[in-house]
Amino acid sequence: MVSGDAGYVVHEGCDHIFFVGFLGAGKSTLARNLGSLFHRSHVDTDRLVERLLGKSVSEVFAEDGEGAFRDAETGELAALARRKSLLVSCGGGIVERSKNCGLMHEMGVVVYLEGDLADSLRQIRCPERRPDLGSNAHAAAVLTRRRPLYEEAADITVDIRNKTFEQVALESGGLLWERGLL
Ligand SMILES: Nc1ncnc2c1ncn2[C@@H]1O[C@H](COP(=O)(O)OP(=O)(O)OP(=O)(O)O)[C@@H](O)[C@H]1O
Ligand SMILES: O=C(O)C1=C[C@@H](O)[C@@H](O)[C@H](O)C1
Ligand SMILES: [Mg+2]
Repeated sequence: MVSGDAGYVVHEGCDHIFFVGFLGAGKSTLARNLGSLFHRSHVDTDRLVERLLGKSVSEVFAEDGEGAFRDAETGELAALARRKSLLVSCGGGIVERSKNCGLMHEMGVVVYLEGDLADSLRQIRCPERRPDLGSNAHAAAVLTRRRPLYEEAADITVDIRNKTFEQVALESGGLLWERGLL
């Protein structure tokens, strides 16, 4: 990214914005909402993988295993290099592979929705339909292990604790706008 003569920001190459964070943090809702507000296209890596493999994420995990899901996820992420100016909501485990973090930084900026397990549980309306969340103890352990990975990946961090989707959208939109990214 460089500054243009008139002081505005000129994006060179890929200028995607990636939203990362734990399950239920609100990544998909935020990327969709900002997309409508700022007329930017939105894609979701979980939906891209489902379209590629022709089945739901939970079916992929059950029938093909997590490795197959992660391979498809990395492939779909890398393919975004051919597109421009996307708002990308990522699967909660995108930071599990350091290659994915490298790809995101090559293609744009990473926004981390930072919260606690309580924020995910508050937002996920039907936890029984989210087998990937597992028991609260399991989810808490995964979040503890992943937190440093999210922090390392983050260019911008938004604290989502006890905030509504609207508050998070306003705050993130403001942070991205003032940096010339939206
Ligand atoms: N406008 C809304 N009002 C209330 N609840 C909502 C709204 N939008 C989404 N939710 C609920 O909040 C949960 C988390 O939102 P969202 O799907 O955006 O998070 P995510 O970080 O993308 O989660 P995932 O890990 O499932 O990809 C969803 O399970 C959904 O049921
Ligand atoms: O946190 C995770 O590991 C996952 C989160 C979902 O978005 C999906 O990408 C999948 O269920 C794995
Ligand atoms: Mg999502």
